[in-house]
Amino acid sequence: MKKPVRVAVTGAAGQIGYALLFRIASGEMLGKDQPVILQMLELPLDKAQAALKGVMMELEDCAFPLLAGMVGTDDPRVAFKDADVALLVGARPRGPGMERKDLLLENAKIFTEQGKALNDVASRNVKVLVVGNPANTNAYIAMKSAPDLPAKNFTAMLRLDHNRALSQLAIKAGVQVADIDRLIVWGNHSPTMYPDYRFATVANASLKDKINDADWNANDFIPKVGKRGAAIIEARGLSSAASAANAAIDHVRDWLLGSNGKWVTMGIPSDGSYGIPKDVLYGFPVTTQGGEYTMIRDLPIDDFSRERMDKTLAELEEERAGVAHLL
Ligand SMILES: NC(=O)c1ccc[n+]([C@@H]2O[C@H](COP(=O)([O-])OP(=O)(O)OC[C@H]3O[C@@H](n4cnc5c(N)ncnc54)[C@H](O)[C@@H]3O)[C@@H](O)[C@H]2O)c1
Ligand SMILES: O=C(O)C[C@H](O)C(=O)O
Repeated sequence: MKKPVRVAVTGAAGQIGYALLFRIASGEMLGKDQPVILQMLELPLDKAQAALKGVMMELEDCAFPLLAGMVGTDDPRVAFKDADVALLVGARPRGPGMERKDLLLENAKIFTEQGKALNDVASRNVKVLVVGNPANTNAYIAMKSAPDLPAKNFTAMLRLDHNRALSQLAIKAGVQVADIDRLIVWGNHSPTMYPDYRFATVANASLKDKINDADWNANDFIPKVGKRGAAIIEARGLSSAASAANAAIDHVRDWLLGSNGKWVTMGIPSDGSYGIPKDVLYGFPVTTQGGEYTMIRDLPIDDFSRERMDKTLAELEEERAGVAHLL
């Protein structure tokens, strides 16, 4: 029997938490032979803690053979203690009349505190995925608040955008999702993101040549992927949850178990590649192996792409400037 992996999940009683925890406990994230201990964090409010208790009762009722233990708490230092993986899902949602700037500042407080707690008590090699919005900037704040941990271990979720783009491309080209490789989503998890299939292949041929529709790319595909989150909210009255949980599982599974040479998109701190300033948490193409990711470098960037990559960068720089005084 393998040693259990400690997985911390914040916002555990929320929508995404409910779609995520049962799949982690069943082995879909870390493997069907890997026991896990779930360390779940919720707000110190009666309602949130009661809901968390209910989720834990249901986890118990599943009798998952791989679930080696559970902790439910309102204290980040308890939730992150010795954590090997931390999924930071809980965040302050935008309230009525709240400006984007206010949302950033409210979340900055949460992610500063959680970054510090990770710094103090988590495994020295903890792998952190930030899902809570604004995900890239929240991940940046947590990274900056955890100076003793490797900065490269702080990542933001662009995988939902990557998966959304894959499905739209498969529909357009009449191919299977599984046959598409070398897709990228550059930048911020926001409508400014740039899904880029210039290098994508399907059965080793160019997907761009197969689609051959620049107008569809610029006026249909890019805006559709960028605004998909809003379209789900409009349709469901709630933001995406099952697909977000699925993307979080894909992100962590590939990071820890490897992408088998496939390109995947992760929000990672830039090393200065592609003209993205160092440390900016930006969606980049990577391959993963043995618990490490490697950025795909030196891809040619044309004018159309440069303009979009710079636009999403400008938004991230603005977000970063808005919280700079707190870091
Ligand atoms: N990156 C992505 O692709 C992506 C996709 C979908 C949703 N999201 C974001 O994920 C977040 C969670 O979404 P949801 O639908 O599960 O929301 P939700 O409101 O249903 O659940 C969030 C939970 O987090 C808890 N929470 C809030 N602050 C917390 C804190 N400081 N510590 C611990 N728990 C805390 C809340 O009590 C709540 O139970 C939101 O910010 C949402 O915008 C991101
Ligand atoms: O919660 C949102 O604003 C949307 C979410 O980030 C999504 O992409 O579905």
